[in-house]
Amino acid sequence: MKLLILDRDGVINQDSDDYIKSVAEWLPLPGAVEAIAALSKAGWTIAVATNQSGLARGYFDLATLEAMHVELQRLVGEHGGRVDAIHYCPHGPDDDCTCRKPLPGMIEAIGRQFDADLRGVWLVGDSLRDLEAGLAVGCQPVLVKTGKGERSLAKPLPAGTLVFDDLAAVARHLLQNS
Ligand SMILES: O=P(O)(O)OC[C@@H](O)[C@H]1O[C@@H](OP(=O)(O)O)[C@@H](O)[C@@H](O)[C@@H]1O
Ligand SMILES: [Mg+2]
Ligand SMILES: [Zn+2]
Repeated sequence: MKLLILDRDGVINQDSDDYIKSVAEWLPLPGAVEAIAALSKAGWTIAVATNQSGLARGYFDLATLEAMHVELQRLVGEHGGRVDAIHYCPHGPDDDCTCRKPLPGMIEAIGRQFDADLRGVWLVGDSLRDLEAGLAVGCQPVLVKTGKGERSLAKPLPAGTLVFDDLAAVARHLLQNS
């Protein structure tokens, strides 16, 4: 199965140190929607795994988060593709959950949802915690330089991490090599 797991903020859309708190603040990164659609049309299953502690922090509500994801699906749909699953962790750092990255709970849930072997599945993120969540279940860590990616690059990366400029570059590579 061609499964690709994506972080959201900083990979699909712009991120902000002030969180993405509204649909108006949810702005796709250049080429990201087109990249997801192209992969989807080429038979890739696209799953998103995103920490959304802004919910627990009271910065936005569930309806707003879901509206962002409706917008994502609408845009990808306009380009003929779809996002097959969006998993989010609604908890805060002190909630002791099992789904907040770097814990692998969301990634494992995606594996169960698609009955997929997660070993070697590319997990694309902009933060080390994204890569660590994937590594915990054998995914291939992939860092993009968008969002917090440049900051992440300034720290030691997990061995074997692949680095790309952005999601569009990841898609070009996958479409040319699979
Ligand atoms: O990159 P993903 O997982 O899609 O989403 C990250 C966001 O939930 C927010 O995560 C926060 O981290 P804390 O949750 O406060 O540690 C901060 O990094 C924010 O800048 C960021 O917008
Ligand atoms: Mg991110
Ligand atoms: Zn959680």
